[in-house]
Amino acid sequence: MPSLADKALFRDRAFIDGNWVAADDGATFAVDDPATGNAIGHVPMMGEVETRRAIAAAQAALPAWRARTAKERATVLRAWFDLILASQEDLARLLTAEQGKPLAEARGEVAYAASFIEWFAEEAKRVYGDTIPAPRPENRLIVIKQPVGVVAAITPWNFPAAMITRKVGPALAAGCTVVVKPAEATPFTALALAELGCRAGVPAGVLNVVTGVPERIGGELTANPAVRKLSFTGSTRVGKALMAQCAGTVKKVGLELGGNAPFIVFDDADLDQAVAGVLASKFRNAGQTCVCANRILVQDGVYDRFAERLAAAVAGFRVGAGVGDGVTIGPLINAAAVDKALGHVADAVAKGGRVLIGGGRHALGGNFVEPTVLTGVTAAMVVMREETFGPVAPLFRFAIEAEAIGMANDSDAGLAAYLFSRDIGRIWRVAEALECGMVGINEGVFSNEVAPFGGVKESGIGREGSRYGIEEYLDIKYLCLRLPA
Ligand SMILES: NC(=O)C1=CN([C@@H]2O[C@H](COP(=O)(O)OP(=O)(O)OC[C@H]3O[C@@H](n4cnc5c(N)ncnc54)[C@H](O)[C@@H]3O)[C@@H](O)[C@H]2O)C=CC1
Ligand SMILES: O=C(O)[C@H](O)CS(=O)(=O)O
Repeated sequence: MPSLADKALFRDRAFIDGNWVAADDGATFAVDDPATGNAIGHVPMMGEVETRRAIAAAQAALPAWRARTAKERATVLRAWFDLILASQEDLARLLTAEQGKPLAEARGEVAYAASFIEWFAEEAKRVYGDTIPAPRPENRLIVIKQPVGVVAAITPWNFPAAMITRKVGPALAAGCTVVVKPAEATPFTALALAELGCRAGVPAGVLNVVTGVPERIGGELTANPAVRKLSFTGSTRVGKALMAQCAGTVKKVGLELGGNAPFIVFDDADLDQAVAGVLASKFRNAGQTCVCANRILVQDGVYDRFAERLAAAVAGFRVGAGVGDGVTIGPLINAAAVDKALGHVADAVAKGGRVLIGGGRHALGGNFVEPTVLTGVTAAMVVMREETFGPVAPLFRFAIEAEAIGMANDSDAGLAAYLFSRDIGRIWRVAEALECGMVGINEGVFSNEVAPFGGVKESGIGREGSRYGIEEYLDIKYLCLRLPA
């Protein structure tokens, strides 16, 4: 267990109906520190029965929670926000222990996670309806918005705090109740957030966290008719399966899925700005984010200079355990992630690509991979089609703008894209032509709580954060009133 100032934040039980509980049969599974491979603790291995109990608790808590005024729900969320920030250091240490990211990044993620609770505490009070001019004089037409009800949230391991609050914040603000299944690799952050929510006054049953076998928990969450919405963040493969599983009970779905972001550097770009953009976009969380630059497209005129400057900057990274002083690149989440990243490098080299820097396992061994820059990369290579989810920057060369747009859009994914140029006409042409949900323009990191986060094509459905995020947890109801004679 990581050393915490507030030891009560280390919860190794699931959280159902306001109680910390074990699996019915007492089974548990280990959670490992990706930097050392050592277990940091164990959590319950739950399945359908415990999940059904959590859904029933959420259903029982729904009437009272949705009956609270928006201001009352906002007050609880605001208290939760304050407690999260007050526990930022403990939450960051817990997050780094189970996910591996550098402590500085973990602190940033905790603040980012808290910002969604703060934002939706405010948005709760701005769920407006409509009045509509009636076509008949005896009628009055009104639109009201109501919480969808019990929500299931299934979240990934790469942002164990922010992906929870980006769902639970709007859900609770709207008057919904939630059952969360965090990634099996990173449950402790979710459980600590539930502890703080409880302290903030979130009533029993409003927020539940179930840990265990994904397929069994997910099977119950997607089939149980009491669950009216599924919000999922994770791989496209799993997202498609869960979407299909929800069809049987026609649940609302919100899907934040895989990416394959193009990062386009034009001849007229500010190269220092573009290099900084790649460092921020590609190497954040050791490349394990869905909005990472995955394909770096560089125009002929600046390709060699850009490659040289990027390699020099990448050489400045410090690889190590997230708790290490000055560490900027932590371990990948597990051995499979290492094999995938190195497999992409090997495939590129086998097909004529060249390693400019890095390219192999780091001397630290284990889950540590050298930050890597590849040149001479072509469309025949796997890095073009698959999300690497590791610290590998493949540089593709292009000649003209139309070619870059064609390459960028040649993907089933459509989450994020980046373009670096100082030509305003080009910026507008390319930004409007890119098939994605979010575009960074001369900017490598654009995520925040106020802007709509989400993708198109096979990168997902719906938006999170922003003024749009709460709408995902509301149903629209139309009232047609005939005035008494
Ligand atoms: N669009 C976005 O905002 C984000 C997308 N991702 C994507 O997620 C992937 C990496 O995250 P992972 O956690 O490895 O993805 P994953 O899809 O394997 O797991 C995500 C969550 O789904 C659960 N899960 C897996 N199989 C399940 C099943 N059959 N039934 C129910 N739950 C199941 C896991 O336990 C975890 O909680 C990458 O493809 C990345 O692009 C990750 C973060 C954000
Ligand atoms: O899980 C992710 O990759 C996050 O959505 C990326 S971000 O929101 O931190 O940009």
